[in-house]
This record gives sequence, C-alpha cells and structure tokens, in this order.
Amino acid sequence: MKTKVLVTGAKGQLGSEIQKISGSFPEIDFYFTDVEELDITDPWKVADYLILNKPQFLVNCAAYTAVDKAETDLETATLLNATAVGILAEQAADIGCKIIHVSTDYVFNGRGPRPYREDDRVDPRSVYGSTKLEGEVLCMKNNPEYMIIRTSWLYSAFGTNFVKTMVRLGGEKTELGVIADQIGSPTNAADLADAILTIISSVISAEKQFVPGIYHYSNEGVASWYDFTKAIFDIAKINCLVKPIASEDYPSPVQRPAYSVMNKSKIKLNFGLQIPHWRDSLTEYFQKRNNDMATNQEVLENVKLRAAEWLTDVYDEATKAEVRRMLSNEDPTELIDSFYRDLEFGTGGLRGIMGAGINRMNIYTVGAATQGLSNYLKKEFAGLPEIKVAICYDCRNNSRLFSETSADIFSANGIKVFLFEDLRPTPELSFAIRELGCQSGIILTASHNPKEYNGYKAYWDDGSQIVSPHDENIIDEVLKVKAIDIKFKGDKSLITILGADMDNLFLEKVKSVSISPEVVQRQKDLKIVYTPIHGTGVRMIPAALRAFGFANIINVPEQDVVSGDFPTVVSPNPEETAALSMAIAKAVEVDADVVLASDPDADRIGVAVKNDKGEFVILNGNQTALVFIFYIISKRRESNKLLGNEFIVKTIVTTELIAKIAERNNVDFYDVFTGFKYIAEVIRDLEGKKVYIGGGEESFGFMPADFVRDKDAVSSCALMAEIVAWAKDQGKSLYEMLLDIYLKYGYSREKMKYVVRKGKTGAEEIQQMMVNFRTNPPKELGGSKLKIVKDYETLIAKNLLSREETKIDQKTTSNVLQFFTEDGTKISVRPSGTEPKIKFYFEVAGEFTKRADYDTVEKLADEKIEAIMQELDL
Ligand SMILES: NC(=O)C1=CN([C@@H]2O[C@H](COP(=O)(O)OP(=O)(O)OC[C@H]3O[C@@H](n4cnc5c(N)ncnc54)[C@H](OP(=O)(O)O)[C@@H]3O)[C@@H](O)[C@H]2O)C=CC1
Ligand SMILES: Cc1cn([C@H]2C[C@H](O)[C@@H](COP(=O)(O)OP(=O)(O)O[C@H]3O[C@@H](C)C(=O)[C@@H](O)[C@H]3O)O2)c(=O)[nH]c1=O
Repeated sequence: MKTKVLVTGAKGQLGSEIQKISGSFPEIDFYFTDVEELDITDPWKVADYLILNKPQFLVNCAAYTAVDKAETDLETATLLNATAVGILAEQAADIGCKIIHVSTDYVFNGRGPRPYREDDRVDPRSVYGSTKLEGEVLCMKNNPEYMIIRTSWLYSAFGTNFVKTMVRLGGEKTELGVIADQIGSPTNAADLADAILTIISSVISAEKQFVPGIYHYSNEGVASWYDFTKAIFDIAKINCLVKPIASEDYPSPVQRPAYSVMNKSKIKLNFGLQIPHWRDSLTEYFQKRNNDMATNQEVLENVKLRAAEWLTDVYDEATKAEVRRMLSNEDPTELIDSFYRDLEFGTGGLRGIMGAGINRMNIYTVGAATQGLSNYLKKEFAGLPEIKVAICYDCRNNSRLFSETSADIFSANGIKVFLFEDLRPTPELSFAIRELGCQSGIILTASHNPKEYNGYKAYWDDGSQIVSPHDENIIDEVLKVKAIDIKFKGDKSLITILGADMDNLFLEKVKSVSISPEVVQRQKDLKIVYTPIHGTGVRMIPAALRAFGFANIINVPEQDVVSGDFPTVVSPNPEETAALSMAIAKAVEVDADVVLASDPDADRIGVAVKNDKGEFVILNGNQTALVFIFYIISKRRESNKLLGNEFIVKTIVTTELIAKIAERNNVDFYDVFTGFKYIAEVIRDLEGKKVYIGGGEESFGFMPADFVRDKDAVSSCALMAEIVAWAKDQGKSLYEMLLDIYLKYGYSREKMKYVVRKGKTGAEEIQQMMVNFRTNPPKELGGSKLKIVKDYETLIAKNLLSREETKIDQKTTSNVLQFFTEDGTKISVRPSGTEPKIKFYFEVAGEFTKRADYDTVEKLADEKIEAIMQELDL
C-alpha cells in the first residue's frame, strides 16, 4: 500500500515544485490541495478531509508570504501562518499523521554573527516573521510528530519571486539599485521540494528515522540581494547595470534581516542530504527554463496547426468553440495537452481525459475508434449475414453520450446494435455479448481513474477483451480513420435497447455461482455493507446478493448516488482505504460482518473485514483471490463437486499459494500473463474439454464463472458474501479463515512497487534496467540464493543451481522477468506497456505456525521485502 502524503498550498512555489517531481516518488500517493480544495483556515473542512483521506504525512506549503502587505493585514497573516497551522498540526496528530511544516529565516532578527542554528534565539522583526514563529510554536505544541523546515529566499518557475521580478525589471530598465547589506542564501524551491520528498521517502523505507524537530534548509553559499541579482543577470544574459545600495536607500514597510544565513548541518547529517550551491542551482534553473521555452515554441507551432484542423466544418459548433477558446488562451498549456499527440488506441482500447482535441476523449476520438472497429468487423465477419455488437456504459460523465454516438456509428455501418438502456456493469456486457451471439462489444468506462477520465474497452465474440491478432489489426484500422470518414448518422432500425430482460438472465447465471445455498440460508442475516462508490454496481450487486439469499444488505446512501463526479471520494478505487472509508464507518456503526465495494464499472472488488483487534482492514488483491480459490476448491471437494476435470487460472505475478492449493487438491492450474483476457484465452482453448471453476489476479479482480469472460465484481461480491457466511457458519470471521489458509498452506506476503522514469531518457533507463537484470541477475535476495530465473521474453526458465534450462509454456512472449530464491521469494519485474513505469511484484514466504504470531510474521515479511528493495536499489 502506498503512503499517503497530503500537500497543502500546492499551487504556490514550493507546492508546485513538489507536484512537478511527485512522479519520481511512486511509493507515495499524493493528495495535492490548495485553498479551493482545502482551505486550511477552515477547521471543519480540515477535519473532514483528514478523516476521509487519512494521510500519513502532511506537508504544509500554504502561507501568507506577502511580507510588506502583512504589516497591515495582521489578522489574515495570523490566521493563515499561525492559527491554521495549529489546527492542521492538531488534527493531523489526531489521526496519527506526521506534519512537515515550512517556515522562514525571518523568525530571526538578522543580527547573528554566524549562520543561525536551529536552537538559536528567535526574534522576528516583521508581522510575517512573528506570525510564522507563532505557527512554529503551535505546530510543535499540537503534534509531537512534527518537522519544521526553515528556509530562505525561495524562487521557482512557479508564482512570483525575486528572480522573476529581477528578470522583468532587468528587461525594462537599464540600471537597477539593489540592496547589498542584507545577506542570506537564495534557495531554488525545486531543491527544497526534492529534499522534503527524499526525507519522506527515506522514512517510508525505514532507511531514516523521522526525528521531530526544527531543521534549516537553504542552498549552500551566501549572497546579498545585490550579488544574487548580478548572478541572475549574468546567467540570463540580461543587459542591465546593477548598483549596490544600502537598506535605507530602499524604503519599504519591512526592513528585511541584515543577516539570515542558516546552518544546515542538522538536516544534512540526519537525512544524508547533499545540498547544491545557490549559484549552481540558479544556473540549472535558467537552463531548464530555456530548454522548456525552446521546446514549447516548437511544440506550440505544431499544436496550433493540428488545432486549426478542428475549426473546419467536419466538427460541431461546440467543439469548434472549445478549440477557439483554447487557441485564444494566453496560457497554452491546455492547448498543448489537448493536441500534442493522438490519444492512443492501444490493446486495452482508449483511455484519457475528456475534452476537445486529438489527445482527449470526445465524440471524434471515440468515433474514430468505433469506425475503425466497424471496418475491421466487416472484414473479419464478411461471411456472416448479420454482424452484431453490444454496448454498455458506466456512470462517468459523457459515458452515455459516447455510447449513443458509438451505437449510431455501428448502425450507420450496417451493424446491428444492442445498447443498454442505462448504465450497467462491465461483466454484464461480457455476458450479453455471449448471450446474444455478438461478434464484438464495447463499454465506455475508465474503471477507477479520476473523474476527468473516460475510456473505451473493446470485446470479442467470446465476451473477452480483444487479444492478438485482433488487437493489433483493430489498432491499424483505427489509425486509418480520419474525422471525415466517421459515419455519425445512425440507423435507428438497427438499434435494440437492452434492459430488465437481460438483467434477469444475467442474475439467473450469477445465482448459479453459489456453491452452498444452504449456508446462505442459515446465514441470510449476515450483515453486509456494500458500496458501489457512485458506480454501476448499484444496479446489479445488491440484486445479486439478494438473489443468493442474503437479506441484510446495508447501503451507504451517499455513495449509492450515481455520479461521474464521485463526490464523496478522491479516487473511486476500491483498493484504497480512502474510497472505502464511508463504508467502513457504516460497518463500524452497524457492526457488520463484511464490507464489499466495487469500482465504477463493477469489474473490480474491494473487501474489508474485521481483524483480531476488531478493526476493519482491506484485503489485498492476492488475499481476495486466495480466499476465493480456497473456498471454491474446498467447498467443491466437501460437496463432491470435484470430478477431476476442473481447472483454475491465475496470472504469473499473483501469489503462488493459489498454485499450492490447486496442486494439493489435484486441480489443474494455469499461469498466464497479467490481464483477464489471458484467463479468458485459456478458457477458450479448453472449451468443452475441461471445466473452469475460478481465476483471478492481484489487481483486485476475480472471475468466478465462465459465463462472463472478464473481471466480475457482481458474481464476486455475491460469492464473497457466501464465503463470509461459510466462515461464520463455522464460528469464524473471514479474517480468521484467511489465517487458517496461511496456517494450512503456508504464509506469503506480497507487495508491488513501481518506479517511474519519464520521457525518452526514462524509457531508455527502464530498458537498461531490464537488460541489466537479464545479463546480471542478483546472486542472492533477502539472504537466500537465487535459484530460478524465468525470462518470458525468451520463454526459458534457468535453474542457476543445476544449470538446467526448461521451456516456459506460454503462447506468446512478454517482457517479464521472474526471480525465485531457495527460500521461496518470488520477484517479478515488468515494464508497464502504457505508462513510463517499471513494476516490481514481491512475494516472500514466512514461518507462520501460530495465530498469535501473525503480526510478527507480517512485520518480518515486510522487513524482508524492504531489505530486498534496498538490495535492488529501489
Ligand atoms: N517565498 C519565500 O521566499 C519563502 C517562503 N518560505 C515559506 O515556505 C513556504 C512556501 O512558500 P511559497 O511556496 O513561496 O508560498 P506561496 O505564497 O507561493 O504559496 C502559498 C500557497 O498557499 C495558498 N493558500 C493561501 N491561503 C490558503 C488557505 N487558506 N488554504 C490553503 N492554501 C492557501 C496560496 O494560494 P493563493 O496564492 O491563492 O493565496 C498559495 O498557493 C511558506 O511556508 C513560506 O512561509 C520560507 C522562506 C522563503
Ligand atoms: C525589487 C527590489 C528589491 N530589493 C530588495 C528589497 C528586499 O530587501 C529584497 C528582497 O525583496 P523581496 O520583496 O523579493 O523579498 P521578500 O519578499 O522579503 O523575500 C522574503 O520572502 C519571505 C516569504 C521569506 O520567507 C524570506 O525568506 C524572503 O525570501 O530585495 C531591492 O533592493 N531592489 C529592488 O529593485
């Protein structure tokens, strides 16, 4: 699970720099807020936000920084720099969240004879300085887990600051007087941002300790404002004469400290930081700025040309108006983002932010996808008298518009369309494709992405997402389509609306997933809290639970509201505690047996259960899959429903315990590449020969039956409730049952970590990492010898001890490497196909023989994973 870090004042200089580098800290889940999202002076909003999102760290970058203005605005400066800090610190402490608060050199009087140390006497000489000091005091008092980082003379590419003012004045004037008797250390906010995140990261990895206290951080070196200006003009090649002046020659409401150099030994020592000299950092600042400007100019010209094409009559008026607005906006960011590349139709379909432009989800990009798919279907199924597709959509904004547009386009191409009357879960689409004998189907959904996104997934005639060779072929067709080629004018006679009839057929099938109806009957009052997190699950999952026989389904009314804005959550992702927090609160209130959740398109499932301390904890994806497989096999065995021709499927990065359960029970099992389309492929290959009884992967997805050929949260929620009922029937909780599984089959702990490397150089770095792992695999991991290396690119498994090589049984190759050690550790490495990431999946075994040892065993396993991560330099 990632560590959650809340950043307040995130649109200021420092906050923006933190945002800019946040991608390099994949272990952190960032929550960026500024006054619109979280006004830190509002105690109620702060309390709600913290309780809902439960960050582990809070970095406060919000402040009143207008030094002169503060002199006549004591009230606001105090509220923001002092009172609000006290509130943040206190409320953070209430939820066990550490606070890193940023303060200033202006807390000193500026008469120091040597660089200020953290414990030197404070004596602010301005309202800004004294309110910041008050904030420090309240922060320390209200949260024992605090770090105060005092910095000085910040500048950055964002916001207004001394560097930007000087560049502007230098361009306007031929001569400038700048104070030479005030000495300090200019600080590039990018360096401070990096220092803060490095500190947090090293605390997360337990490499360093969070030692509460005050710390000083600025760039190395000393300068007067005059020296600083000279350097700015020098580096930026600005032709303006700088003259040194005295403080009294530059009258202002606040006389700035004469000397505010700070001693930084403490922060350097405690966290091993290397701090750049201010002059080097300033040079780098201008280099970056120049590079950005040059690239931006080139990109901008190109983007403007592409945007101009969207002003022709092929596009509707609303779209044209939107493009005109972007073109006339002084800030070109939105225009660039919307037009700098084509939104890619990949093997998983489309996914992107909604809006006008070639890199956005809109009726033209969706239209091109549908037109391309139509062209391919007509070639591929030319021999059929009729081609049929099913269309489904989720709760997202525009999902309905995009599905209706697609229905028109398919029908305009002579294809028969079955369109759901209203939102429905992804698994129901998969079912409907099979039930209606369609050749293809699409769903408009962006799964659990943020609300700005939408997406388009394409399915084949077996109800599975498209696989090779159709995926590449469809991509080729889509790439050929131009806006003018899209046939938007639908043929309504070819469009049939699907509704309750299909729902009933689907529910009948879902009901057949139940293995122990008698247990459900006995435990029909099981208290189940269920949340659809504003998505499609609300349509079918409570109905599925009732169809199984459960009668006590407790909802979270606020989250039953269907909405593409996901108003009660930051991210509608059922694997995140924040998304489940309302459901868990409800579960605590009613003392529920289980919390179930589904993501917006109801393909993925979240499960929370009470642990031995009575707290609700979320099962990870491996645990969920493990529980399902354990139950399915055990229960089938118990009721003589294992006939010998059954099989299960998991993905290669999913826990090996599942394989163990299958092996010990003589059930065939297959290991496939990540993605349910590969699980579906195995089912297709074994159709009529063997019986599929379940399959899943670590990504919180499970597929209990083959009438759906994708992740299915509808059947999964109902079956998970049955499992909880089964455990309860034996006087156990699901948590206890999970521990039983570990006791019987062995304990393993899993974790995933990804490393982000952006841009062209990042992609090269990721490739290089894979090359290094291939040519020079680690000899030992976590104190145990490496035994087997599986390379899915060559499909060869090497036993390093016996030197034996065996072939891996997979239909295609994939850029994945796996390391297995003698003591049962498995590490899988694979670059993401769609994002600038390389993913590492860890699984370590543990010695677990007594329930009472569980916490210790888990802790040891976590430590082992951390140690391996360090060995791999992650
Ligand atoms: N700038 C400097 O030279 C130095 C700054 N510092 C300290 O470093 C920290 C970061 O400074 P810097 O990035 O320059 O500050 P900025 O002024 O650039 O950013 C502060 C941010 O806080 C936001 N904000 C204002 N009111 C609220 C509110 N009620 N709730 C939430 N956010 C709010 C501001 O929004 P809006 O702009 O809309 O008001 C702004 O985006 C501060 O603590 C500052 O005191 C220390 C030494 C030097
Ligand atoms: C524009 C200008 C400023 N100056 C002087 C005035 C002042 O003493 C000094 C810096 O001016 P500024 O107003 O940019 O600096 P100021 O806003 O005081 O900067 C401070 O901001 C707060 C938030 C902090 O915490 C401090 O560390 C410090 O960075 O430069 C000149 O001498 N000539 C000029 O033309």
